[in-house]
Amino acid sequence: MVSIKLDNVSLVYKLHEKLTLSAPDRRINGTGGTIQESGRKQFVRALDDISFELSAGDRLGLVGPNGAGKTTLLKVLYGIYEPSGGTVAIKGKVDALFNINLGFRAEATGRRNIVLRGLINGWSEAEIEEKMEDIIAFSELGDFIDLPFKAYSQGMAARLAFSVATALDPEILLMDEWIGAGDASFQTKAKRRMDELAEKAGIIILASHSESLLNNLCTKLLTLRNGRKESLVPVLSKLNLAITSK
Ligand SMILES: Nc1ncnc2c1ncn2[C@@H]1O[C@H](COP(=O)(O)OP(=O)(O)OP(=O)(O)O)[C@@H](O)[C@H]1O
Repeated sequence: MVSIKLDNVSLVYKLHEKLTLSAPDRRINGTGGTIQESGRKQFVRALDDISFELSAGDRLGLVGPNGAGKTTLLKVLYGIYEPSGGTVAIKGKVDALFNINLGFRAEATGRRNIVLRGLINGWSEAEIEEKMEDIIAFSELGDFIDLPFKAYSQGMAARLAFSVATALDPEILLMDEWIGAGDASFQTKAKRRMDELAEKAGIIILASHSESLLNNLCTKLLTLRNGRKESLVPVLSKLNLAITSK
């Protein structure tokens, strides 16, 4: 059974050059994490005391202003960064879609990129072969699948990336902002596929600036601000719909 449990997680980035900053009492508390100094060292505290638990079927939306810590949290969950404090316990295989273009070869066709992505994900050639037509059909790229990836628009690239990433039922899927690049009809399809993935007892975590997108796609919303957890609430839109339709 998949699960994620974070207890009091913090993440501190060390700044390697010594920078001249305003005196602490003259600093303006703006967007982003907290800038800290200790002796000659300077840090940005990007996550501060974050705790939450997710279980099979949860779809968590991450919201918050620029620099709130959304991407950093996804990177901690993916294991790119070790937390500076606290613990992360994850059961299940984690896949991530952080950047549409990451891992795609610009010169290779969409079809070839599906093969390359599949191999990177550890799929066998037979699994890739078996899934190929489904992935192409879901992306709705038509003849563009045989054009080089560099000829795709951002939304077309997002369609291909999403279709590949969700083709083999990932247990835990982390996604950054990019899903908003897909058009409305693709977002509807993406939602349906995410529903199916979550029903197969997966966990999905998705960061976005669009609260309406997250309300539509997710079951819970975690709001971060200056690296801290401001709130974690269930998404009520479906509940409201059910109440108002009676
Ligand atoms: N490599 C780094 N070195 C130092 N500070 C960093 C580094 N990467 C991110 N930060 C800081 O960590 C904080 C959180 O950044 P993060 O990218 O996680 O925010 P975000 O919520 O994803 O923002 P956005 O909505 O703008 O994408 C910010 O204050 C940022 O300046």
